[in-house]
Amino acid sequence: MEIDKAIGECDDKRLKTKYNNAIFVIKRALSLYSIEEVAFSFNGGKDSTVLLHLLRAGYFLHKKELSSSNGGLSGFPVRTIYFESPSAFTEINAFTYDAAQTYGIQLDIIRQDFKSGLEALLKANPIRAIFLGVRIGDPTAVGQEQFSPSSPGWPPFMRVNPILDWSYRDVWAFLLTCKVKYCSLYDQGYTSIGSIHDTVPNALLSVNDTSSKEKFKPAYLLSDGRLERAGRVKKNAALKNDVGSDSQNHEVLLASVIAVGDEILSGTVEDQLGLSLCKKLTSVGWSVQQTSVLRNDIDSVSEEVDRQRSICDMVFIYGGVGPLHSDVTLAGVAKAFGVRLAPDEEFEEYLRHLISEQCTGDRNEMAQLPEGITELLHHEKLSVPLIKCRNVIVLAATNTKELEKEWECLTELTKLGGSTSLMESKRLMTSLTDVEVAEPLSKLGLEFPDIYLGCYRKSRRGPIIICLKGKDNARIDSAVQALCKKFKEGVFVDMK
Ligand SMILES: Cc1cc2nc3c(=O)[nH]c(=O)nc-3n(C[C@H](O)[C@H](O)[C@H](O)COP(=O)(O)O)c2cc1C
Ligand SMILES: Nc1ncnc2c1ncn2[C@@H]1O[C@H](COP(=O)(O)OP(=O)(O)OP(=O)(O)O)[C@@H](O)[C@H]1O
Ligand SMILES: [Mg+2]
Repeated sequence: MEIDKAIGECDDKRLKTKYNNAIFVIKRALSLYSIEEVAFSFNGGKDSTVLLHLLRAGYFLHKKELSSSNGGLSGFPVRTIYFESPSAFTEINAFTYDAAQTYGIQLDIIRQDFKSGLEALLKANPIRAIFLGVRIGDPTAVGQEQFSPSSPGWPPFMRVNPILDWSYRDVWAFLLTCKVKYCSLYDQGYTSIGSIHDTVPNALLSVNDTSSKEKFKPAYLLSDGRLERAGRVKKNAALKNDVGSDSQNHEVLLASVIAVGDEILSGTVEDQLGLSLCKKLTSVGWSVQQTSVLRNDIDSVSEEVDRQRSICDMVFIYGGVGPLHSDVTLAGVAKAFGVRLAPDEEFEEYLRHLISEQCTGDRNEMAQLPEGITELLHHEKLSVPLIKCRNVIVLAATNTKELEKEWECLTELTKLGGSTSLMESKRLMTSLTDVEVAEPLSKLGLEFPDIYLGCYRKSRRGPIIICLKGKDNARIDSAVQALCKKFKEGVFVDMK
């Protein structure tokens, strides 16, 4: 088999290791599932081209082990699916069809979106596992492993990612060593290919040329693989801006507070940070719209962050920050913004000072931050900067004392406390029953629509506390007077 032979004969040790690991994953998958139960998701991109050849080799080696036959490969028996889109590059389409013909692939062309297409595919076929050319640097790889069940909300199948741990360099080493054909766009400066609407050649491969037409070097010459997606136009261009800019068109700033922790949900630990944050935010004039407690699960975090970041001016998230397996918060934030987690040298430097002697390996896992959207907020009182990803603030605090310090720095570093006018408030206590106060209070609400009226009790039969909040103290006083007038004198005690 020519691929196996080419790798066997090359002297790139790293490539051999990557190849062997990928072949191992493919062979395991082919042992776990029958050939009718697997599919290959092929789109003519470089990563899926690598996977095509690995699958050809893996299938050959798998068969060889089973039957000890040594025959060649005629045809490719793995069902291959291609989601064809009108916004794909013609070169990508042409290459996909060409490759199918060259390697005897029966292509299933799907002209629906991924989810609906997969639903229909799984309904009509007994497919249980799908091979994908996803690599760890891709935004969609966040939280995935070599075998990862499809996400909640997707039809059920196993995603098999044999080249998950391959780098950009590994991909090119493989394609060039095996001398296989790849899509012509990669020779014209394209380094990662999406649709015609969001992909341009990578400017880092631009060649200064005197002629008017810009020229580009081939993709394999990109020296820093981390910049593979520099030719992708940002999808989230319409993201809300940060606090202090023009994103707010409501008068009161809206906040959402998210805690991440299985232990809070099981009642093992008490969430005191949420309470403290709500108090602090309210004290500087913010309106907290929602607090939520989430499981230590990347998809739960990404879905909630995605929802809240588009509704609120600022999202505060804590818990699940660190190097443990359960520390998924930053991965969830990255996924919510559709970016990958990437090593951040500046952050790594801070961590090195802090925990250098405890670091193992050459990279610090904790130094991985959502790429391109992270701002580090330094403050001399903090040993590690605060992490701000657009309008999401990731707090590292684990108790109220640590939160106190982070909050102090945060308010100094951002416009959290200064960009909004403070709300005035007054609290009244009464031992009137709730039935007695209910109607007059509703009427008061109609008379004073600019005043927020809140009520709570300390016990079912105990006194009721009425909160009045607004921008103007005089208006609050008028509302208090109007309320008092509706009852006998002295039934309300001013709690300040
Ligand atoms: C075969 C296949 C399976 C997929 N399974 C999932 C999945 O389980 N969960 C998910 O969030 N996205 C899934 N996706 C979508 C991808 O994560 C990603 O959104 C898609 O490749 C589009 O990437 P792009 O937006 O960069 O074009 C799947 C895509 C394909 C082709
Ligand atoms: N339209 C599609 N049809 C079938 N599979 C797809 C499609 N789009 C993505 N995939 C699957 O998702 C994988 C990851 O896509 P991604 O765009 O990151 O890689 P690629 O297209 O192979 O290479 P490149 O990063 O250069 O674009 C692909 O390798 C393929 O398995
Ligand atoms: Mg692609």
